[in-house]
Amino acid sequence: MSESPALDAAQLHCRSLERALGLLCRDGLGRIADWGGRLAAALPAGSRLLAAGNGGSAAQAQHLTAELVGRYQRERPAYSAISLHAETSSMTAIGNDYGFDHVFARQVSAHGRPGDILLLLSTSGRSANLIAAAMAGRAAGLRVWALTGPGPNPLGEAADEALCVEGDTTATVQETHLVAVHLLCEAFDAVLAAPPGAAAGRRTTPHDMVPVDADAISANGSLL
Ligand SMILES: O=C(CO)[C@@H](O)[C@H](O)[C@H](O)[C@H](O)COP(=O)(O)O
Repeated sequence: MSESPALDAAQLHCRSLERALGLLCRDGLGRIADWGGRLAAALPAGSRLLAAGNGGSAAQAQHLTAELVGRYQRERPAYSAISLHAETSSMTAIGNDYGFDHVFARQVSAHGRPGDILLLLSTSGRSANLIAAAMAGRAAGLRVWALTGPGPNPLGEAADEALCVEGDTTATVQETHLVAVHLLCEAFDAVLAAPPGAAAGRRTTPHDMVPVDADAISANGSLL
């Protein structure tokens, strides 16, 4: 304990974030690279990404869709990616008329097509509107991915696949999710930029996403 409570709080936060990021780099890169490869197959073929979250996770979801519709680092075509929570009139009308638990599910039923991907972000993995969206997505033939805080949790179980981040607090889970979003964009761009034939071999391990050696991570998950 130092003489500065503010410094103590900052150091505690940084240690928590370092641990969460270390665990993501140790355990999460394979799934992120796989998701990036599958997005790189689906979006150029005409499928779309639907994404949603509440609060800070809404911002993370919107960050991802902006990177796909605009661009991440490399110049490339625009791809269809829609953040459902940004549809303010639909959100308020559905919330007002049917209840907040339905705000995403009804939009998934309206916009989702078989082959589309639905990515749901939640720190708790317990938000009823996201769980309802996962169920609507699966019923409509979408592939449903969940990016959550510590697992297991109900959203992860309602999705087809989940990446659960082991953060201690909502804030560090959200910050780690932002890194996961950028890694997903890197995997997506790397697979799209690969020469034909190389793409399949790079689906799970893009050259610029080298898994961290497990020996380089301490027992508490921080990078050594
Ligand atoms: O950003 C924060 C707190 O850091 C909040 O706005 C937070 O996102 C909201 O409480 C959300 O409703 C939490 O939902 P979820 O991540 O558990 O699904």
